[in-house]
Amino acid sequence: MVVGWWWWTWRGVAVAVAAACLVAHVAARVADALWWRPRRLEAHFARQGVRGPPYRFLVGCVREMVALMAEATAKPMSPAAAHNALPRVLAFYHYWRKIYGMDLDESCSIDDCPRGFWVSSWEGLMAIAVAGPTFLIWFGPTPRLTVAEPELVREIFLTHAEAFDRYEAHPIVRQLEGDGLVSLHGDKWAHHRRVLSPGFYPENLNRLVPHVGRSVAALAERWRGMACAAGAGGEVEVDVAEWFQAVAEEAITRATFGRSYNSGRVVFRMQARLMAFASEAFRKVLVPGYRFLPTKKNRLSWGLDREIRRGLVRLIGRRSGDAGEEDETTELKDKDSGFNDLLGLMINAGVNKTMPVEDMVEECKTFFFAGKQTTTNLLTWATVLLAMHPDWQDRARREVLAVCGDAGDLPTKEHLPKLKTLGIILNETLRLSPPAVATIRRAKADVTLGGISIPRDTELLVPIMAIHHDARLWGPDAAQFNPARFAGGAARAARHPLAFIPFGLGSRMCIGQNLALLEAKLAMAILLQRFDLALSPNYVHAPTVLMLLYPQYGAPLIFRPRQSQPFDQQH
Ligand code: HEM
Repeated sequence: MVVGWWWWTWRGVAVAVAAACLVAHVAARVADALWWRPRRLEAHFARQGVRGPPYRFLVGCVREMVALMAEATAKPMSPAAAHNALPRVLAFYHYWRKIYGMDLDESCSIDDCPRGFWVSSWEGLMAIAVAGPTFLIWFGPTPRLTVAEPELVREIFLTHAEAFDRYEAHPIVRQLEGDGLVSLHGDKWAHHRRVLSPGFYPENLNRLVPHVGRSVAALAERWRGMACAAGAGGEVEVDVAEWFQAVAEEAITRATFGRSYNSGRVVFRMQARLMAFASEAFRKVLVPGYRFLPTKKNRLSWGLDREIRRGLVRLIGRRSGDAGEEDETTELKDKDSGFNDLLGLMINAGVNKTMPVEDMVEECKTFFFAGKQTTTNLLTWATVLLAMHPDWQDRARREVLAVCGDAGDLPTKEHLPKLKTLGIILNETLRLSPPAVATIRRAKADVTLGGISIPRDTELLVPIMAIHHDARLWGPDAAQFNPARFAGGAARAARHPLAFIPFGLGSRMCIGQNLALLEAKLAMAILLQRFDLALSPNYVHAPTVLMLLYPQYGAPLIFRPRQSQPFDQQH
């Protein structure tokens, strides 16, 4: 059959119309996602009295956030030794909270609503009273509600935890943190958590004390040597933010690999290099898809990632393949045969076919990621704070010397629970300088929180550091370093028992907190036995955040040896 020209024309028109409809449909969906939905949500929250900086097409309020953070980090803390770091660290939160935070003082009525906000109903007003400093920000087109009221924090993490999910991290972070506990969900997460938890029981971790103790003492001995080389009355300047990484790396390597420590260390060294690349990329690159380009750094990262995987698979194969293969390190095996390393726990689960090798690899990456820098930061800030507060340094040292003896003795597992002053100092450090300054959840379905109706997929930003610095909860000395507030226990240190959450809360609370606190107490005790600490004239107090809280210009401290006898001659 011969088809006439008109047929082709009509066919062409039909195709063009269909294509135009498709384009219009896609454009409408995109416009809805990037403009109309955010505007609807803005109005939805405004009706309930929840305000915030206005949504801007595509970027939300990220531009303003970045500008506020850049301005805050341009100058160091003032005065130089002040601890009210919140305006510097979470500048956007601090700034917008003052403008939009729903704080309702008791005398407020619907007619004199705070800062002139319009609230459409008594329900809205009641929501304000319950919700406290809650306001809305936009991370691109995604709404993020800030929640810093302990009662609401309780709902999110404890009473209605099933309604909220962990937030998916940035792809660069995800690649690094591995698909382990931090990012898993549901049954798989519960299974992994069950398998791994025994590794973090105090009685198990106590077996690491001699190993971690020796590594800290060796570091201290190195500093003492450097100080002595400086001559009589010698002292040494050390950037603790750098050096403590070795301590944290040692502890997490031991905890993860136990008797396979040496092979594990090789793998974790590569992981450390990978993290350095990624942290550089995270600072510089906000271009979508950049991480897929074959740049020199990216190719190096991919190569390292492949090597890490290969190393871990080999190691797991050796450990699980036959009982005869004991790896190169017998240290932990001989002396501490009861030690449950994390890899061993996973291999045992794998024998019962409940944990594939790929999952074990991901978990190892997660431990390194979650355990190294966090603990380094805790150690760094604790040392800085003791250098800033010589009175507390003296008190802590007196206790350490009384309980553990002098530099000739390494603290033991029996000593650690007796170091109460060091315990409250670490708590006050975690309060003022929590390594994880905030955490994020996502509403899995429409929920009501503190009287506010929250649509599905809204994110909730819980600014841990802001809760820790809130004078309503901690009193007028909230910005002071005062470890004594923890003397009656962490739950009674503030006006609300959930005002102190450095390790999170609920079922997804940090699995590694016992390890972090053990490491920190042990390391601080060993250093106090051996050195007087002071701030270096080069120290600039400038806490800031890049994933975690860290000192923007490093943490150079002066270490003055208290003992002349070298460590290796004491043993
Ligand atoms: C001072 C040190 C540490 C701090 C402040 C810290 C903080 C936290 C916080 C706040 C969370 C909860 C995050 C959330 O709910 O969104 C968390 C989870 C986690 N932490 Fe830590 N952490 C520390 C040390 C460690 C160490 C040494 C490990 C070692 C393995 C570790 C492994 C993890 C893991 C695996 C999770 C996820 C737990 C789960 O979802 O089941 N952390 N950490």
